[in-house]
Amino acid sequence: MTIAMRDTLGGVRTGARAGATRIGHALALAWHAGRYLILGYGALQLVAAVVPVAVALLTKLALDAIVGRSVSGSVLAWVGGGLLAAGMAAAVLPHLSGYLRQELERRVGLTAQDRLFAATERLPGLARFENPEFLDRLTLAQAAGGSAPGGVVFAVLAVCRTAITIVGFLGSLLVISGWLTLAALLVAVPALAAELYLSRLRAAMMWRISPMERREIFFQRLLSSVQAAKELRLFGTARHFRELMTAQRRDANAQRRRMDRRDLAIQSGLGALAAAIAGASLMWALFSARAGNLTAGDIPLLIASVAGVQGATIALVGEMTQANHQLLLFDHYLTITTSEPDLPVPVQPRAAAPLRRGIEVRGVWFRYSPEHPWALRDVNLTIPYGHSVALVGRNGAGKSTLVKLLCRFYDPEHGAILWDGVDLRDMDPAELRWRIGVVFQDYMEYDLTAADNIGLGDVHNRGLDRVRAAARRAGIHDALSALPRGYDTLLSRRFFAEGDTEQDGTDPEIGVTLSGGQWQRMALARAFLRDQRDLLILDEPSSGLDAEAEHEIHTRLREHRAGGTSLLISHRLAAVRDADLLVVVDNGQTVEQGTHAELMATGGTYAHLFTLQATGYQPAPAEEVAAP
Ligand SMILES: Nc1ncnc2c1ncn2[C@@H]1O[C@H](COP(=O)(O)OP(=O)(O)OP(=O)(O)O)[C@@H](O)[C@H]1O
Repeated sequence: MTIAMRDTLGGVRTGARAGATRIGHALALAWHAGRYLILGYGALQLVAAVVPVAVALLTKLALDAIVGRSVSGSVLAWVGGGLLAAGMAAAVLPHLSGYLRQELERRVGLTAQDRLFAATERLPGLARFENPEFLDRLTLAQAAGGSAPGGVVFAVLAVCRTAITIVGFLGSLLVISGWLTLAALLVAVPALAAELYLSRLRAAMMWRISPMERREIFFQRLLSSVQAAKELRLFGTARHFRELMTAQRRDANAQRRRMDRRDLAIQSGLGALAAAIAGASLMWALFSARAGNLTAGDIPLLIASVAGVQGATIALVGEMTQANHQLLLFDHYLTITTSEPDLPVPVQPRAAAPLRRGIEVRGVWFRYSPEHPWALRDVNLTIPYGHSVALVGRNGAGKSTLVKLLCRFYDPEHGAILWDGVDLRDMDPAELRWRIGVVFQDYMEYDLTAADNIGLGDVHNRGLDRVRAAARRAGIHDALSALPRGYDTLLSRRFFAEGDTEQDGTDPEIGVTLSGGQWQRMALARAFLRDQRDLLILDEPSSGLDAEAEHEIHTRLREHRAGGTSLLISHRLAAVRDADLLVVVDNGQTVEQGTHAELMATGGTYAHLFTLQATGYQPAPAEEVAAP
């Protein structure tokens, strides 16, 4: 699976065909976001491309008419009118194009960002989010803020505009002299060839430095994250990470500098050649005019054309550089938005019907990638409908991995998991997950209000009464009611609640943070909001709670879930001893199964762990003696 993924993600696709495909995608996206804006902007670019050429030609006509006195007044008036129109267009066009461009950028950016995150949302599994290259590309695509597709379109249009201007000026030169046209081409062609060469080098350089940029972003985030702030201060590691961040930037800058120097040498050499050819052309024109081979109007046309070709070639080179850069950013965007799902989703999935018989884990083998060791090895287990099953075992035994497979975040490499006899792989993952409520070990703490934090458990049915009832069951209602704004209090110190401005007289510092145990209760309340679902999974839901609170939570759970199917994981064996079935997982295998009494009677791993914990809660003999 990982190998296949690397194939689809690996490297930046280069070559003309890949470039054309990317441009096609960018144009399609921009077209979708605002076709009339694209058409309007394209038309303005066309006008902008011909205006300089038209001005040069009209100037020639005007001068020839005045000097030769051979043209009627009305023609002269038309020429003057044309020059006026061209001047007006030159004055107004940049502002109009600027406006259209901004509007198009906003729309394309919005569509692109939405598609980017919709693509990540469509990924059914977790594997991509554990793939560093995918994450790096996502970071780079996000960093472009959805602007890359628009950037490609504008750069391509700008390349077209300058190319049209060059062709126009070359055509004007052809009117005067075939040799001069050839000379101008001599400047333009090597400049463009050099730019193509340099852009390939630049693309390779950008790909080389992208890991450095990604690492730099990682250090930047670390240094500004609230989670890391405590350890960074306590261990005094902020400086260490700042130096690492700076080192990444320095290394990347060194590569950029080398590229810039190469650019400088080649571009200035070509610039000097262009200037020499332009000077020689002018000299030739002056002598030709003296000899009577050129008209008075030819001289400004020639100067404008030579300068125009030169200027437009420089602009074209710049636009091509920009286009290449944008294409590179767009490649990251495309890779994310067009990548295959990380788990096969059936075209015609079987319905995830309400659970009636139970869930069967049959001969399941699983590892996170071929490079990782087996996390589950031939696991066999049944979670009967209407019963509670508890998974217990040492750290790293494979309990959470099994939970992730039950939610189909990954597929087993061998074996199958059956929901009432239907393989999870034959179902739509979203439908399956709708039937499950889970509290993960690493649950989320959302920077939202208390009510929203719980309501997210069932976004389509999160009335305040249900939210309060779930909070009561999780034992957090009193704490939430006592908050400054009750359930509407923002559980964050990072964002202010909407409308919390000093102007409206409220305190912008109204957000609060909860304790670790309180956050855990919030996660439980969130799961309780969907506890009428077919399967409730609690993966160490109460590790942050004191023993009494944990006992209370499990007792309430049993009362409310009577007749429901649950899978519980806890390291505190006393909390799950009343489960209908206890399953001991060790080193990726199920090693014991039975009720508490049965497992205690066999004297195996469970009995050993339970006795060890129970002994920990017994008062020591000395304490017993000392007690009054
Ligand atoms: N995303 C992952 N990528 C690679 N290996 C992983 C990943 N998650 C877990 N593992 C490995 O799989 C094995 C089982 O981990 P798992 O989290 O399932 O154990 P656990 O029984 O839930 O442990 P604990 O009681 O500490 O929560 C461990 O060796 C762990 O290192």
